[in-house]
Amino acid sequence: MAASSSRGKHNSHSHYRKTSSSSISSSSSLTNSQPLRSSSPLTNSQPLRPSLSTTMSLYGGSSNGISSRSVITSRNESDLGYSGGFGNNIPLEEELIGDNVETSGSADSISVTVRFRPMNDREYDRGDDISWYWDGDKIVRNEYNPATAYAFDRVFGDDASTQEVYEVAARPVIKAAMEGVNGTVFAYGVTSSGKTHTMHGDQNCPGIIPLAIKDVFSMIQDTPGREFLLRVSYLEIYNEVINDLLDPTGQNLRIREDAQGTYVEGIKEEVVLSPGHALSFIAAGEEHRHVGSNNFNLFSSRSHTIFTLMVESSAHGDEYDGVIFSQLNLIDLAGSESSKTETIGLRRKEGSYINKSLLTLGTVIGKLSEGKSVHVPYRDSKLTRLLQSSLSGHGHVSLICTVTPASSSMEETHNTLKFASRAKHVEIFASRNKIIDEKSLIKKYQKEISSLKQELDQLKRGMLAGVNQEELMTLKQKVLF
Ligand SMILES: Nc1ncnc2c1ncn2[C@@H]1O[C@H](COP(=O)(O)OP(=O)(O)OP(=O)(O)O)[C@@H](O)[C@H]1O
Repeated sequence: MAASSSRGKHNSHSHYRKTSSSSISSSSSLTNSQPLRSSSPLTNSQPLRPSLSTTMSLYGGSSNGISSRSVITSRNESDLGYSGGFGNNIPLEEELIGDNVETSGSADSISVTVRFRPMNDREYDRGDDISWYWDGDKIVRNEYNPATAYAFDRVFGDDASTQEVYEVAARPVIKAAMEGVNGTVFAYGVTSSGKTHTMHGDQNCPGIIPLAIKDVFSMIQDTPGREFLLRVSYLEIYNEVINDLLDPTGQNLRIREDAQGTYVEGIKEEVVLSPGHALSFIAAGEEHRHVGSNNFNLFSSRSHTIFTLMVESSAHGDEYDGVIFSQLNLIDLAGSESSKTETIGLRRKEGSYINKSLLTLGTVIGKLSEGKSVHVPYRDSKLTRLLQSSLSGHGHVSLICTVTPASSSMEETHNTLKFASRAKHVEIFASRNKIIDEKSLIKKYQKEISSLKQELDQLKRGMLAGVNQEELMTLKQKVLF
């Protein structure tokens, strides 16, 4: 299961509250009028159980004046078939009652893409040349030594739009997450290489996070007969301290571990009802994120951020057959800093924390790429501890490495490419999370019983027909003799 922010506290300090119904769907089929209750399958202290059901209480919350019955129902006719670009097989389904069981799916690898940014004024001014270039859409090659080349799932030149990057590097993960498979998309690269531009973007050029949010809601609209519950959380890891970006009082939060993996204790989770609603939480969170300038980037991220979207869904009415759920982590890492970054004081301290955690991430990826039997030092940094479940293979992982072609960063870019190359060798096993509760199990058995009955009837009819045939033959023979 993907890590990070599950099993946290919801957007209200009280878990029990009444809300008014405000589904975004035109065809919500909610009938539950009881007090709403938090019953996430990811809730720490309770046995795993679905929180989405037409017969169960539903959790709802309100924030920013938006009161919610938090289920979103699709309205169009289309199929929910998996067609993501990750992996060759449809993930296996987990069947469980009241507890989480993990089943292995097919082995797959981390999807690794590289995105070049254009050279900036600073690089031009100092007379930089191109040191790395994209050779076609899969290879990055060194200008000075063309034999030094790396191949990836996809390489984007500096003219590629974030939308194009999204379609290849993120959309399949998001689509799978909507179907119950955990996913993680993260941007990795040195300072000022374009991570925040890729993950967040801006008003004119939205990044992967806003594009994903938009897509999630349009996928819901295109999924007939299912109800969705979406929750978000947003945290940063700053100087090895976890802060809740949606709740300024949530500082220095602790990582806990249970059978389902690691989670952040007490993280706030907000129910979201529309793309704008979700984006408003990100905007609010960004206000609290640690940003500072270094001599490469005026708005350098001084922390790693993890935006998590928790998705639960179930078919409504007679089609109900349990709840599928997943966690989607969208991560904007702080950039590693070389000695060239010339930081002092606080910036230097931040830089050393950033470098240390990225080094651990590199070590973890390196160990994972070596095979399964080696010790993997997840515990050496908060980042790797939180990413443990994702990196150890429970869900799709897409790594977007951002680089500059500039010669002044040749070595740093080379390090990024080596990291990306190692990541390509990490195997993952993505499987679908599904809770089959008693109700859906009874339905399943009822269906099986009724089809058995039909078979029996057919058999009986066949036998009777057989008997009649025999009788007929006997009669015929009697008549003939
Ligand atoms: N693909 C791109 N196309 C155009 N401009 C880009 C691209 N990538 C990055 N930039 C610009 O480069 C600058 C630095 O990018 P960004 O802040 O995303 O870097 P970063 O990797 O997040 O840095 P840090 O690790 O310091 O936070 C920004 O002004 C951004 O708009």
